[in-house]
Amino acid sequence: MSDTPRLDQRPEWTALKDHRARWQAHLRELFAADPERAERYVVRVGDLRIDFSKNLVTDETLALLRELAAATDVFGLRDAMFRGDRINITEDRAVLHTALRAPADAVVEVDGENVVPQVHAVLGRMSGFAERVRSGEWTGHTGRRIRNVVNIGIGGSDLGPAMAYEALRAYTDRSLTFRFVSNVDGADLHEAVHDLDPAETLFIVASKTFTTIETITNATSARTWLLEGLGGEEKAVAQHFVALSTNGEKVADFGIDTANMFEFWDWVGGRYSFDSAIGLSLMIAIGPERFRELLDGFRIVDDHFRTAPAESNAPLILGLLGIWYGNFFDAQSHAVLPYSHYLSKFTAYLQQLDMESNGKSVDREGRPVQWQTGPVVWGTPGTNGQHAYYQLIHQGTKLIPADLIGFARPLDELSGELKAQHDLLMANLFAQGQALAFGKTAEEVRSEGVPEEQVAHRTFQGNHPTTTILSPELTPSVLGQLIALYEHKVFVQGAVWDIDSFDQWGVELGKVLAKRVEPALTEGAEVPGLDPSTAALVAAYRELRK
Ligand SMILES: O=P(O)(O)OC[C@H]1O[C@H](O)[C@H](O)[C@@H](O)[C@@H]1O
Repeated sequence: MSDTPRLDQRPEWTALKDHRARWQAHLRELFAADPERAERYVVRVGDLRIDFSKNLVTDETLALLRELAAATDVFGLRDAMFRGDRINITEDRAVLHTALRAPADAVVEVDGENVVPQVHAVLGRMSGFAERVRSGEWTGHTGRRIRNVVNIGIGGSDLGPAMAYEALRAYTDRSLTFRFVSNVDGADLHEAVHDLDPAETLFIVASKTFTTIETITNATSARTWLLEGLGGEEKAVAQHFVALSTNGEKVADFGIDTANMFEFWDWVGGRYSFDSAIGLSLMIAIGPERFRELLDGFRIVDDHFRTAPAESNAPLILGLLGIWYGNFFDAQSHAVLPYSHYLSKFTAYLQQLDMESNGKSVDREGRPVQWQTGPVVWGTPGTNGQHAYYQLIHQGTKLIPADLIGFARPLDELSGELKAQHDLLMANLFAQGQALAFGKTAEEVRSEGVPEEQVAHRTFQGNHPTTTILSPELTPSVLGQLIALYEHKVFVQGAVWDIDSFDQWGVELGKVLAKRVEPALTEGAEVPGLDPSTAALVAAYRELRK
């Protein structure tokens, strides 16, 4: 057992608890006392302007939070990550997604070997392949050019490319169709391919382990669909299937030539893998040059996180704000609300990044934690949310800190009236931040002549914290910056909470049990060891499907 003090027994933690116990100020008062905070509580990184002035913090709060970060050696663990130390303890692995976007001349060693040349070699192969598909040089088995790209993967092998494809749609080659299949529900693959011509379809099978049952099942069904459509010639597979994986052996077992495999490495976690070979579908969509811009965006934030002092270190500040709410205000969730249609899948992507990383309840030593860890992350594009669940954020009983993400310019694609709608979109973002922070007092409601019996219902308490992330335009680089910002925020929180943010044992049990239950459904066999509730459900299922 190590002698690392328990987080909640550290004096820095106690100091924050005391600070919280004394906390009374409303955001209205904080701004009245210090209007300058609107300018002072802003950090800039790359193209991101991050305004955290509407948070329930003062200079004292921020100083106490930074002291907690120093005591828990967040920057020490950060340096260990960038250096390639095996900070994923339970899997005994380095955590080096930052090497995926390192410049070609950087040196990052794993077991004494510089991994950067391998990274750039794979990027080079991906670029060559992407160009061949985009130009029509890579053809299908019948000689027709590829018009459709279907990525089959799940979790980290799906969410990143699917999210980024949506986000960067304006930069994509519109003559190609892209689909993303993840669900083992046959409906997903069916809907993705039913209107496609197999002769023009390329499947990208994306799986770090190449053992994930959903992906292997869908890939097998996709192969059947392809072969049926192309007259059953096995050798057609080579032109229509490529693999993205760390596991060459399994790729070969599946029947994909490893010459058509794009590799990554066990030091890239699934949820951190989308800027590895896992991004191939996106690279085909936007082209290698744009993909490199995306990587540059990641790198801008990596460099900032590595070098900026604590006072202006954006991921550190965002991580600490989350700790302040989760551990000292009992906030259970965190909303991420993009005011951009293109970011419609952004929060779903962050759910895996954040909740799979920090949904842990034992510390690095395996001791049960005595403090809250990762929040429930949720949200959809803001304007739509306003007409659905914002009511609860404004007037419900829960504290829900939120990030509002917006862009100064709409993309060039939009013209005329559609372009002009952008101001209305952004007016909504600004108005929500304002209403959430400052609310509307009973006096203000009364002064509008509202009948007394309605005053309470129409009063907005305000004091709901938001952080506004504003940038000029949603470019590939800006998307990379945003993702890296959240990656490192999640890192900061895991470091303070003293948990392993890089394993995911919590997803294993369900997988094992599903394998055990399946025979009972398909063969009607008795499955020993089913609990009474599950056994009754299985019996009802069998009865209903007759
Ligand atoms: O890429 P794969 O090996 O197929 O894994 C896909 C996903 O499934 C697993 O269950 C993990 O929970 C995820 O972290 C991973 O991204």
